Amino acid sequence: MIEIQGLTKSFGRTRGGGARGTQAGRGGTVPGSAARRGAAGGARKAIDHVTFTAEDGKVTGFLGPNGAGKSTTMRAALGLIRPDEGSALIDGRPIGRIEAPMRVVGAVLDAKSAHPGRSAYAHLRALALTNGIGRKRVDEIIDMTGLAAVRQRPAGQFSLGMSQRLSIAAALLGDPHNLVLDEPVNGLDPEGVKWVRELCRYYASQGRAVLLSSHLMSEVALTADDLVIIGQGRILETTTVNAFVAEHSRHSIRVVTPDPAKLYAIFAHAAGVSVMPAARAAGDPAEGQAFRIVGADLKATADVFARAGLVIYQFLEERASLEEAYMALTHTAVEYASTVPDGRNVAIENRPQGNVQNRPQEVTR
Ligand SMILES: Nc1ncnc2c1ncn2[C@@H]1O[C@H](COP(=O)(O)OP(=O)(O)OP(=O)(O)O)[C@@H](O)[C@H]1O
Repeated sequence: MIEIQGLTKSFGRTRGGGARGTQAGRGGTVPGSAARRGAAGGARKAIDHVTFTAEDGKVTGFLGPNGAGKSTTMRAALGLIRPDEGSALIDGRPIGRIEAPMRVVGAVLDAKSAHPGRSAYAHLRALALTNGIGRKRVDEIIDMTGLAAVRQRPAGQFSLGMSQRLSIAAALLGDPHNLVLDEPVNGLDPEGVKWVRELCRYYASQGRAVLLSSHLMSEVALTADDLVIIGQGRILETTTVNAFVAEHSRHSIRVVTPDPAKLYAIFAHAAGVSVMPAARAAGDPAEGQAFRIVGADLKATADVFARAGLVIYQFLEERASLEEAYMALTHTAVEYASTVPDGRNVAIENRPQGNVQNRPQEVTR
């Protein structure tokens, strides 16, 4: 079990004026750090009182946009950076007080962590030797992670996907009770992604705790039981995947009609039902205007249209995708906004404002 309690960490200028934190594994200046600083130019919190538990027997999806604070939380929990406040316990103990850490927690934090001149086998063998793990386990792990064909090749010649497998191999080496995986599917091919998914499920089924970070809701929804969503260093929601799906899979009805006045009149006094204009979509009928109806039953709506004699050119049931619901939750907490070639701001414009049901153009069909 991984218990994270009030972890807070600022990078940049400290009270004493000196630089704090480490750039290890990041290769220099972190682009978003300036944007997260206060107006006075002082340190901003990369994570701010982050609290949650990754339970035994479960995969906990740790979800957030780029720069949200996932890696910082994981690194602080693993004792790789010192938090300003808060603590983390792994199986009831801080990492510094665990005698054989590789047997308690395995971590994938950086795909390119192996020495580039060292072969996959030599890398794993060195880790095993320093942690009292036998040669047999190294061979086992090499087979399990699909590295057998490249075991003697220097890690520096590995593709991102193979490097990711090597990181996963190192994490599994000590057969740990807890796994901390920071975006482990980055660079993996579909077969590799499926393998990581099954690995997480297998570890959880054995009563172990798996903390899995991702910025993709679709990935987490397929793998995780519990869900922790972070944005700009703060926990936005702690829930379960099932609860999130149930909450965000409410349907709406998309209608194209030449008679908007009659459509509005039909629902004028219907409590809990809202009718909103919707953006036209590719494939819409040439005539008529598009609307989205939220809060109405599909069959009852069809009946009422028939009785009222409303002409409709299109009648579709739609459901918001989980990814959209997640973006609706985190859209104000996006650290790195991107643009498309015509200059529109993707991170803002593609995200629903508030309830995903009220943003017709963002609901999938
Ligand atoms: N060593 C560091 N020095 C300065 N700022 C840092 C450092 N590490 C992280 N940050 C900043 O802290 C914030 C959180 O970063 P973090 O890497 O934890 O986010 P993340 O959710 O893991 O993002 P990503 O999905 O892009 O990996 C960001 O604003 C980042 O720029």
